Amino acid sequence: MVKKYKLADGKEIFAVNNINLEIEKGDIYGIMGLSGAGKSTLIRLLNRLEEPTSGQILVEENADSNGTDSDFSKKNILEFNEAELREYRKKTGMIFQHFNLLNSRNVAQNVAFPLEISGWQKADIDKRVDELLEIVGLSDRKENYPEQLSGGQKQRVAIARALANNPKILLSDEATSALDPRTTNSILDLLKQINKDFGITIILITHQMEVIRKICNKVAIMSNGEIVESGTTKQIFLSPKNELTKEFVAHLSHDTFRTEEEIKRRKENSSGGKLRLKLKYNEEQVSRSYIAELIRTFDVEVNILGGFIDKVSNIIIGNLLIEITANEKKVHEIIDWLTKHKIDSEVL
Ligand SMILES: Nc1ncnc2c1ncn2[C@@H]1O[C@H](COP(=O)(O)OP(=O)(O)OP(=O)(O)O)[C@@H](O)[C@H]1O
Repeated sequence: MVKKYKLADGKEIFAVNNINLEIEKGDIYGIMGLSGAGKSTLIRLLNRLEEPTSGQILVEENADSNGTDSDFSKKNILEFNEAELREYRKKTGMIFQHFNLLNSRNVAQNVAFPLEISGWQKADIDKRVDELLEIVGLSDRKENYPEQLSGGQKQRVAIARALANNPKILLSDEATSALDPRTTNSILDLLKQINKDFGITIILITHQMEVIRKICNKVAIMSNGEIVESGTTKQIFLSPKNELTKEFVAHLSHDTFRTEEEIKRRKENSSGGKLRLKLKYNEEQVSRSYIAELIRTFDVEVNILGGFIDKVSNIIIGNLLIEITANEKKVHEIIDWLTKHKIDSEVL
């Protein structure tokens, strides 16, 4: 898919350039990139708030009304007629960084808004609004107006509103960027819960790797309108390939990992027969005692300097900082051995 804009001086800008993305039902798919990478444009193309310059957007529809997965048909949303587009948009909720609530309406009225547009009866609306406010934990704030709510509460109202028509897809455009870290976490927990309880596919854009780490099962990294790397969150965190991705991932682990003392030791030990290694291993490898095996195999002294367990989405990633006393030949053999056992190692 391509989206280009024409600027006032006649130049063209490719906000989205040759993007090919597949998102599966039930995914929490993160799209990450720096400012101007094209994330907002991409997400706005997905519900046709923007029209692509070229390409297609296929949605898989379950043709079987019983809800069994027996028969799928793919439809290009760019070919939808008005009624189909209206229905598709109804089933595609969206939340935004600045919440976009109607200030003249109270919480219940904000949540009721899409149901009114869909022509629901008043009694049904009241019942559904109560259900939705219960889901987002705001049953006691029905009568409040947006200005009386915190940022996190406003986002909860926006989420309730986005869920009103039982969407299949929820698009999230930097929904936590205006929130403090603790509120961000509570909103991310809520999104994860919604994904789990209602099977809603969530596509979220963010410039925060922490958001990806916490809830996404898959991620695409965007730069200059293109996807430079994509995969499961686990793959991306364990072995990022692209330089930009490495930078994003490094930010996270270095914050947790590198203490001042560690940096000092690293400098002191840059020469001599001691090798510092940062190891990363996943849950399949946790159960095997690789360190003991390494000591037995190479007859070397290993000091464990530190470590932490990181939870990426629902996946456990172990990080271990070790120091090995060995000669150069053995060092190479050890690194080869680690690679053979699929343990990521970085010499510090
Ligand atoms: N309506 C428009 N007209 C012209 N250029 C646009 C338009 N919308 C976006 N762009 C340009 O397209 C590029 C991608 O913008 P976009 O807003 O999608 O990036 P982003 O990754 O969401 O950035 P941010 O995180 O800052 O919101 C930018 O260079 C932007 O200036």
